[in-house]
Amino acid sequence: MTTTSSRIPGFYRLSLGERFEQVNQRVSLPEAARQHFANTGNLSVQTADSLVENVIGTFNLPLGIATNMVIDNEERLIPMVTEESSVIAAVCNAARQCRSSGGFVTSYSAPVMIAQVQLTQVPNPAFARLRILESIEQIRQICDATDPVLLKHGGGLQDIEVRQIDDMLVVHLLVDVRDAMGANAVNSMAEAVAPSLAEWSGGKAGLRILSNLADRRVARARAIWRIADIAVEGLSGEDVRDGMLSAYRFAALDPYRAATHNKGIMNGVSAIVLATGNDTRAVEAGAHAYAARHGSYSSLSHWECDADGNLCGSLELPMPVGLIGGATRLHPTARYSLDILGVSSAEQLARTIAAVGLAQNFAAMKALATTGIQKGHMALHAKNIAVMAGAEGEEIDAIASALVKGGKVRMDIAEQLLGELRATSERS
Ligand SMILES: CC(C)(COP(=O)([O-])OP(=O)([O-])OC[C@H]1O[C@@H](n2cnc3c(N)ncnc32)[C@H](O)[C@@H]1OP(=O)([O-])[O-])[C@@H](O)C(=O)NCCC(=O)NCCSC(=O)C[C@@](C)(O)CC(=O)[O-]
Ligand SMILES: NC(=O)C1=CN([C@@H]2O[C@H](COP(=O)(O)OP(=O)(O)OC[C@H]3O[C@@H](n4cnc5c(N)ncnc54)[C@H](OP(=O)(O)O)[C@@H]3O)[C@@H](O)[C@H]2O)C=CC1
Repeated sequence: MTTTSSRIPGFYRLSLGERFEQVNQRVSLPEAARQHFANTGNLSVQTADSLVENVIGTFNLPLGIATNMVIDNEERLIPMVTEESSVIAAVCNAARQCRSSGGFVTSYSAPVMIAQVQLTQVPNPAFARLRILESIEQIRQICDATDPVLLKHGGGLQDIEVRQIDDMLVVHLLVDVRDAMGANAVNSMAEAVAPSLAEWSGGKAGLRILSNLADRRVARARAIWRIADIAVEGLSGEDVRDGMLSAYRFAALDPYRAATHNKGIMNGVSAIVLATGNDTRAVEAGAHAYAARHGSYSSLSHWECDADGNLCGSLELPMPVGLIGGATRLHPTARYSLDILGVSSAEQLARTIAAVGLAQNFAAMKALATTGIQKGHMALHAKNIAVMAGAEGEEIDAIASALVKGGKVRMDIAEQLLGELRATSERS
């Protein structure tokens, strides 16, 4: 199920309740969702206690909705969990500017994860490699027997690879994990098959664990931003495009810049991965390893100019996310996030996340290549500073606006403004 329109102008100016109503009108959430989102303690300590160890409480983070996204001709509202101001606004902003060209087009490889089995002390590794490759049917039987449920859903072992690394052999099990993230599924397979691999190779089984460089499970997104849609005050669309292409070149050539550029992409990616209860560390490890796959660390995204002079962005990255397993089914907010997204497969989720990453990258690069990041980011960060300075209730907006108006978003100034505001209200 997708939403009628993700374009909700001025969504951010609405109250929390009004925003919920706007989302609910579009995606029709279950009745319990209203109460759930109004209550900040929405993960019960009992559920928390079943998720991790030694629980004494829970930790809440803001969940916001990015508007304006069109992905593969479908309007989608995007739930994002982040503690960082301007991240959600940035996605709304980027998505709005590519609606006229149709939004984002996405694709996906397949839900194939890699499990590694390390074999050490193999006397004749080249010979043993072939012996293992010949045994694929036996390997398949062992792996598939460990997870009949996965097999029933159309998943299971797809193929194997055997790599010789120095004096070790490393066997890769390529497993279709369907709608799961798949770590537990493939780890169980690796552990089950390791004794046979050790026997056939004449070596010893070492580690048996998935690889987070999930390069058989990549999600891709591309979009065109038309020149006419990206101009800003004082700069033509061509100027903005050229500034962004120069920013991209910098990220493509310099790992110091690429790390920050990719962090911007992950601002969007991790926020939706977290909102859906998926494993942020697995996705982040995979993304950064993928960014370094050609030998030196570089930009995950690519930016070019098409024949009409428009700005074309594309992004490809590993996306091991699921709708089943981990916290995805256990965390109540994760379930509602999936309702809001309207995705029904891990593939759709992965493709959506790639589109959000590309949107995030566009917004950050555009800000950097034009006004600088601080103007937009600090304007939105002003509320945090106001709260840190001690502002409460209506004081928060008043202090935040005064900070933005004054052009200096600093704690000392916020404290001073708060003192003045309180003194004025005491006098009146
Ligand atoms: C912050 C903006 C969006 C302002 O951008 P703006 O052009 O001043 O905003 P605007 O008032 O013209 O509004 C444009 C649209 O932005 C959205 N928008 C505008 N304000 C809000 C808001 N309060 N809440 C929600 N959405 C908002 C909204 O969609 C709005 O359209 P509308 O729907 O109203 O027709 C822009 O400057 C921007 O996109 N900046 C990028 C911010 C960013 O990337 N933040 C991430 C943190 S910095 C970082 O960690 C990464 C970095 C930067 O280092 C990565 C890198 O180096 O590559
Ligand atoms: N390095 C890493 O990234 C590591 C990550 N992890 C963690 O592993 C967890 C994810 O593992 P994962 O294997 O996804 O979780 P689960 O084992 O919880 O769930 C996957 C299982 O769900 C069952 N299932 C039911 N329906 C489907 C379907 N349609 N598609 C696929 N499977 C289905 C399958 O069989 P069955 O019911 O028989 O189990 C499958 O094995 C996350 O919490 C992650 O943080 C763990 C170790 C390392």
